[in-house]
Amino acid sequence: MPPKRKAAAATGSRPPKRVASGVNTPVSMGSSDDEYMSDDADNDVHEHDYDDVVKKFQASSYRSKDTKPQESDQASRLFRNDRDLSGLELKPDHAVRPLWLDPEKGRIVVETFSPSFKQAQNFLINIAEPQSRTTNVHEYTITAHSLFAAVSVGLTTDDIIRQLEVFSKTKLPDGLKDFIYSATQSFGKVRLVLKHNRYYIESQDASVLQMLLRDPVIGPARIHETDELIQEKAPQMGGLVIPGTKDAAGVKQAEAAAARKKAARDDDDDDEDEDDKKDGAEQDMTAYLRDEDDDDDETDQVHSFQIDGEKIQAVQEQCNVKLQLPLTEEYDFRNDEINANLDIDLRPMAQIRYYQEHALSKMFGNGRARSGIIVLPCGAGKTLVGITAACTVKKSAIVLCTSAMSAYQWKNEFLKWSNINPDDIAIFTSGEKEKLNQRAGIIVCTYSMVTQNTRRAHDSQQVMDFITNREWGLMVLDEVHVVPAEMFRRVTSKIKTHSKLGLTATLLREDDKIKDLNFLIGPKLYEANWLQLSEEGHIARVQCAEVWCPMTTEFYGEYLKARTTNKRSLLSTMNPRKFQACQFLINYHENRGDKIIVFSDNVYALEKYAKRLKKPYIYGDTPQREREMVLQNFQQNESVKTIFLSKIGDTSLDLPEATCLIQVSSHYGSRRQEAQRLGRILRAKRRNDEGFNAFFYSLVSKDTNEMYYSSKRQAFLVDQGYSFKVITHLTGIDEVEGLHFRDTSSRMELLEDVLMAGEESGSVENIQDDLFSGRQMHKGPKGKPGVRRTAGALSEYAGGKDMAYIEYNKSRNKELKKNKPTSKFFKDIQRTNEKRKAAAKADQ
Ligand SMILES: Nc1ncnc2c1ncn2[C@@H]1O[C@H](COP(=O)(O)OP(=O)(O)OP(=O)(O)O)[C@@H](O)[C@H]1O
Repeated sequence: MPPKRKAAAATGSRPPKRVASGVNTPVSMGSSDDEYMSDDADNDVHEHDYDDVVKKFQASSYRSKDTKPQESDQASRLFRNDRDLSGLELKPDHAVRPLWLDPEKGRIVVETFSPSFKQAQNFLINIAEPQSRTTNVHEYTITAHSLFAAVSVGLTTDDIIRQLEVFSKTKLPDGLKDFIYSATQSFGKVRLVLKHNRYYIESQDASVLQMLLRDPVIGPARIHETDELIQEKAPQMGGLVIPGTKDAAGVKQAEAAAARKKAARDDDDDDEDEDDKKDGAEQDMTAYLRDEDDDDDETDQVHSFQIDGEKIQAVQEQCNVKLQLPLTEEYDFRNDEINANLDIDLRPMAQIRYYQEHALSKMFGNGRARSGIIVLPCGAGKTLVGITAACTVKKSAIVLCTSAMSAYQWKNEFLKWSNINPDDIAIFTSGEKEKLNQRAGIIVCTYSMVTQNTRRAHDSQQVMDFITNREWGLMVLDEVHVVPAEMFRRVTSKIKTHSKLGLTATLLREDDKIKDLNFLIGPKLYEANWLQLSEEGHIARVQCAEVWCPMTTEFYGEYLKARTTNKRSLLSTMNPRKFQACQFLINYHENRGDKIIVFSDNVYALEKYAKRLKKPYIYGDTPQREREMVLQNFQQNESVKTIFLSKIGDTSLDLPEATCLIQVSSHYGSRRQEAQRLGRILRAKRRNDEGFNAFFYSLVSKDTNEMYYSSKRQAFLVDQGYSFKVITHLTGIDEVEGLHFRDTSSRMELLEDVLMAGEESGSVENIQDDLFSGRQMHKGPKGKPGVRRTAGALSEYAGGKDMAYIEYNKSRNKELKKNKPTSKFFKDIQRTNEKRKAAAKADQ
């Protein structure tokens, strides 16, 4: 084993020379404040060797050696003298460069209004973790993880440093350079490649392979055809066409049109006329970046040696754990002659969007299938990305989902978007055990079904044997952020697959094992920007509001006396004022033509609300046929405008008719759940109607724990650029016809009911075959600032703020024009809308 070297950034030494003469230990830079660390710590996942490697990564944010210890109070660090960065020397042409680099923390702040913002963003998404992406400013952090991902998709150390230098307003700090050198020399250098059905260890750097061959475990695993390393041309995309991209011109035009609307961001460097107008510095940068692109086409050499397929696990373990040199995995599927081809292609009408294409090109960039994770906002089309990947690889594929409902949806989407023969796709869940007879096919199953440890029924065991006894070309892992790491380990050790594609919307995990994903699946390949997709119309624009509902005196009295969390939670969910707010909002939105989903994690509340309001509802125990019937009616029947869903509807449910979402009870402080619920309306069919907005309401009982959890839940969405308004009074609520719980006796009756309900009535639903069940509450990330709310001074909301809507739908606008909005919230929306319309007109 080569001698360990301290991280250069920690020692302050000069950057090491780029000629790798061995393997460096990964950088470990003190405790991490990684915002993507999970909220929950509820999965008992221990004991695995990977943890050692993961620990190295966990502390992987860059920290300068000069970083001073934190002050004991929260505010003084903001005023410390050494936080005054005004001494940093700006480059003379800093105005055209978009990046501010924090020399202490590896944080990067990007100006979205900069002319070269787009290129900077494309670059940063490869090398850094996005932390917050609001309208004018984005924030990223460089970590060893993000650099691992960068190197895995083909960027070199020099590429990273050179491009950072180009985009930065100041000179690149030496400490940061050292950190990049150290991290990139340790990770992402060696690949495990399956080609022509043989396994190879491959690297651009021959000396790393020589070092591996001297290792007592890896050396003997080599198949000795020759003592020399195999040397060949680096793999290229070479003729591989990702389906759905051939005729992507229309999509690109739409993208370009949307981009034009954003005056501050629409500088397109490909536009020659524009180049003429740019000053010298900007032209230099553009020319430089073009040269960089051209360089990408140069063909490099790779070196490799073959290893024994039987010894793969030992080699992987040795590389990942002992040598801390994680292997990234690539599958040369075009040369796989052993596994049967699957007859599958995208239907001609399927055209993938530009960001789906970007994501897939990271996966298939060198003509092979690179294992890794793709992060797209909820509703942005992860399913189609997975399907397109399967259509590209054209080998047997296995899709793992978090619930049976989602498995059905995946199967239906495969049938909708691809020409797969319905006999070649099967479902394997607790309720459905379809078999595949063909040599190649697709199986969609739940994580719980394949990882179950208990004795299986005969039919279930048969399917399981079928799954474990064959090789799969592709494994699609849906919602990777919620699956416990231990489950992944079981999945990946049981099922033999050549490539893995993880899909997720948030990268917020339920445990602290987000870092495991790098090793169990692969690096993050792509992460899209929510706000940008929303501005471009790929996902809906949403107005988010938190509605504060005062507790009635009698409920609050019992709330204060309640001894258990479950009881308190039930009392705050069943608060009659919250019920009334829900009734009011349903009435209001039904009248304006919206289709509404009301979410409640608590089944007791779900039934009470839905039955009293005479609305259909679905929860875990609702039979499949009934679920389908309710969902079908919601989509097709004009008279079914509102449905109630338990948390089974949090993910995957594709109901593009839904335009309004009301949340009455939620899962503590789960940022992940909040984002996924929002996802139900981001896909709204009407999203491109002129001035359309979807609405997301969180009903919160005032002065209860719900308020605390609500702000925690919003943190992720706020970082994606969403703002939550607070509504303290719903004007007109008292005039609602048939308003429930108006009189004390009905409220007392409800209270009695709630008090009589068993303790378990206050708990969240537990669903069979669903991974979201049985979790505990979220804890906020350490040191994370509270959620920003855009509410003005409290006085503004302390009464008199009413609620009136501006209608965005064209036909309804006329009716509502008579009713001018009076609240600041809706006035703001109206103003923004008018601006948008004016901009659109100006564009035409
Ligand atoms: N390229 C495309 N062209 C047309 N429609 C698309 C495209 N990509 C996705 N869609 C549609 O967008 C909607 C959302 O897609 P999908 O269900 O895959 O989202 P998702 O990213 O998986 O969301 P979630 O995380 O909420 O499950 C679907 O109705 C899907 O058909």
